[in-house]
Amino acid sequence: MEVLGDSNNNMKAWLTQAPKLTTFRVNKLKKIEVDVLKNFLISQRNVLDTTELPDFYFLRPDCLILGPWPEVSLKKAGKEVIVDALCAAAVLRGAHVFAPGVMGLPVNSQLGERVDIYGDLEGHCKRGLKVEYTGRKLYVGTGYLKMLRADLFDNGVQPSGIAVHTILPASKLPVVNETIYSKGEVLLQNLPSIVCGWVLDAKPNECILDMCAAPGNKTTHLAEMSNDQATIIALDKTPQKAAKIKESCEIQGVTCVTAYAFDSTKCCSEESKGINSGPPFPPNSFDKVLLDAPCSGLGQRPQLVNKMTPKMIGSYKFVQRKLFAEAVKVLKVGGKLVYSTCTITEEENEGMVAWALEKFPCLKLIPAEPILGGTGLANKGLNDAQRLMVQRFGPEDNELRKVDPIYKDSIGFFIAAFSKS
Ligand SMILES: C[S@@+](CC[C@H](N)C(=O)[O-])C[C@H]1O[C@@H](n2cnc3c(N)ncnc32)[C@H](O)[C@@H]1O
Repeated sequence: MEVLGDSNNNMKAWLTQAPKLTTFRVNKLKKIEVDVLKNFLISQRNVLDTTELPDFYFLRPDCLILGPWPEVSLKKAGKEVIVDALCAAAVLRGAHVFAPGVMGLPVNSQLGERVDIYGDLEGHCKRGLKVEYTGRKLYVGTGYLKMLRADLFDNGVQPSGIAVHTILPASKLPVVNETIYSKGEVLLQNLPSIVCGWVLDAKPNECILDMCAAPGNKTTHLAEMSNDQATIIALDKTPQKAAKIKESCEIQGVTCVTAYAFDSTKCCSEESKGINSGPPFPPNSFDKVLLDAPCSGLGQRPQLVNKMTPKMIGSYKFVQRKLFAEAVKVLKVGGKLVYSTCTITEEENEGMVAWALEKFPCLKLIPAEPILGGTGLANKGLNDAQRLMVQRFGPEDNELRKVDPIYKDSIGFFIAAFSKS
C-alpha cells in the first residue's frame, strides 16, 4: 500500500523531525497572564545561560504560538540515558523524561548530574541496561537526573514521575507544558487540531455531537468557543476514556458537555427517546457533528519509529465508514458535519470524502473554513474544486493555493466539512 504518497522521501524526512513551534490552545473562559509564561522562560534562560527569549505571540485569541530558543547550545555531558522511542519523541517536543520511558542508565549515575538523553531507534535496549547502548540511537536532549537506578529498575513496581528534568531538547524547543498555568488556562494542542475547532465553529445554543471525543481536547475547545453555552454531547468507546473527557472539562471549567461511554458506530436509533436521555440518539438531532475519527495516526511528529503494518493501516477505513454513516443519520438537515484525522494516508482522507459523497447523496462538500492548510491531494478521488474545499496539513507543495509556513510545520492532519440536505 502506498502510505506516504508520491513525495515519500520529503514526507519521511518531515515526519521524523519535530515541529519547530509549540502551540497552546488558550481557554477563552479563563484569564491568561502572559507574564507567567514570560517569567517561566526567563527562569529557563538563566539555566541555559543565554540572553534571548523565544518568540511567543497570539495567532488568534485562543491560540498561542511559542518558538524555539534562538541562540542556545549545550555541551554534551558525556553520560547517556537511553529512553524508548515514544519518550524520545516527547522530549524533542519539549517534555521531561518520565520514569516508564527510561531503558538504560549507567551504574555510577548521581542524582542531579547532567545527562544526555538518547532515543532507542531499534527497540532493542533491554530495560535496566547498565552499559553503553550500541544499537541505533538518536540524541534528543540534555537534562538533570532526578532518579537513580534503584528508583527506576530495582524495586519491582512500575516507576512513575520525572526521571530526567529536560533542560534543552535537541529541537531547541522550550521545555514547557500546561502545568505552568494551574487552572486550565491553556492546553498543549497541535495547530491543525485547533483549526479543526475553528472549522466546526461552535455557537451558543447549538446542539453538538463529538462522536470520538477522548481525551476531550476538541470537545473543550468547542465548549469554550461557545462561551460554555452550547449543548455538547461527547462520546468515546470505553468508560475510562469517557472519564478522561469529564476530567478535561472539570480542569478547564467547562459545564456544557455531557460525556458518555458509548460505541458511536451505534449512536443513532429510531427508538431513542431524545438526546436528553443519552445515546443512542434519534435521527436528525444535532446542528453540528464532529467526527475526529480513530485513524492510523501517521501524521504524528516526530515519528522516530513506526511499527504499523500496511494491514493495520488499511483497517481503519472500515470503522471510519461505520462512524461516518451514523454521523450522517444523527445530523439535522441543514446541519454541518466535520470529518478529521491526524493521518496522511489518502485512503482515510481524500478517499473517505470521495466515498461519502458517493454513498450519501444528501451530503454536500462545503469549504472547511477558515482554510489555512493545504489542498487535498490530486488524483485521489477529488476534483480541483473539491480539493480546494478540504484542508490537508503537511509538507506538500500546493499548486492550487499558497499556505502560510506556520500551517506546514505542525503535524499531518486532514479536515473536511459537509452540509446535509
Ligand atoms: C483521534 S482520537 C480523538 C481525539 C479527541 N477528539 C481529542 O481531540 O481529544 C479518536 C478516539 O476515537 C475513539 N473511538 C474509537 N472507536 C470508537 C467508537 N466506535 N465509538 C466511540 N469512540 C471511538 C478512541 O477511543 C479515541 O479516543
